[in-house]
Amino acid sequence: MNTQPNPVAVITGASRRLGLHMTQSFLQQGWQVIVLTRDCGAGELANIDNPNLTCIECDALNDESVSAAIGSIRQATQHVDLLLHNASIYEKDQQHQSDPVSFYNDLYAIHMKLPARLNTALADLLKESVREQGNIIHITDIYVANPNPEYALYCSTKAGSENLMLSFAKRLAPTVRVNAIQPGPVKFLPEHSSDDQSKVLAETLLAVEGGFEALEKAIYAILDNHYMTASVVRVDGGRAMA
Ligand SMILES: NC(=O)C1=CN([C@@H]2O[C@H](COP(=O)(O)OP(=O)(O)OC[C@H]3O[C@@H](n4cnc5c(N)ncnc54)[C@H](OP(=O)(O)O)[C@@H]3O)[C@@H](O)[C@H]2O)C=CC1
Ligand SMILES: Nc1nc2c(c(=O)[nH]1)N=C([C@H](O)[C@@H](O)CO)CN2
Repeated sequence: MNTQPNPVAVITGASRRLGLHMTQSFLQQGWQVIVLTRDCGAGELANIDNPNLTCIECDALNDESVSAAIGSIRQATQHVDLLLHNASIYEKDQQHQSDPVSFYNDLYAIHMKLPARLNTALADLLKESVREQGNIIHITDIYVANPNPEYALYCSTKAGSENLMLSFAKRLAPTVRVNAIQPGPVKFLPEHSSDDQSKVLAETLLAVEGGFEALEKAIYAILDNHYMTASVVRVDGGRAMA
């Protein structure tokens, strides 16, 4: 009889798209999943009827809310096996011309402050992983290496997240591995016009969206490779080479 406790994944931002996809994937694999989300009653997340899912409401932009969420995570589990930094805001600088400072503060809060706080606060639980090692994965962007100037503030904070990944990989080795995945055009948002989409795919060697399955495969590949840490994995259909 298997007496090993289920591994535990903590996912930030899970009400939709990749976060929701990975929540469903880990549940199907028998993991316990703890999600940090702005609204546990939002969208498909609310319809998931699974005792292995724990939903914690957290406003990533509010320090007290994050502190409370950390306390809730620590009450919910004695170990963390994967911490997945997925939550993100993706908007053009020009959408915030009236108040670029508060927009930058929000991007810093969600892409850098939240990962740094969770990596620090959950390090002891990650070292108690029931798997060979604990894992942290920062989802960044190919724009880290070659920024899109229309998204300068977004790109710079994603670069910050990737730099944090390197520091925590050094700090938490060898019991916790820390890596980054740089997606390319994986899944457009509804607000992406068909012209925008065509332009992006014309700049992509494989000329198609990757789909969240492409990122899912990369996440499991990192989890299954004991020798990967401080690594950056591009999943972009070759767009970075365009
Ligand atoms: N989709 C793509 O093609 C690409 C994606 N990426 C990266 O991959 C990851 C997943 O992408 P995707 O699923 O498209 O991400 P989304 O843009 O759909 O956002 C992911 C989550 O971030 C949280 N979030 C969004 N806005 C805010 C906000 N203002 N305040 C607090 N939380 C917020 C939400 O979680 P909740 O509602 O649960 O609070 C949301 O579900 C992201 O880190 C993204 O930057 C990088 C390059 C390309
Ligand atoms: N949080 C998000 N970040 C990014 C998204 C997204 O939908 N949410 N999408 C992209 C684009 O697809 C880009 O890769 C192609 O223009 C980038 N980041």
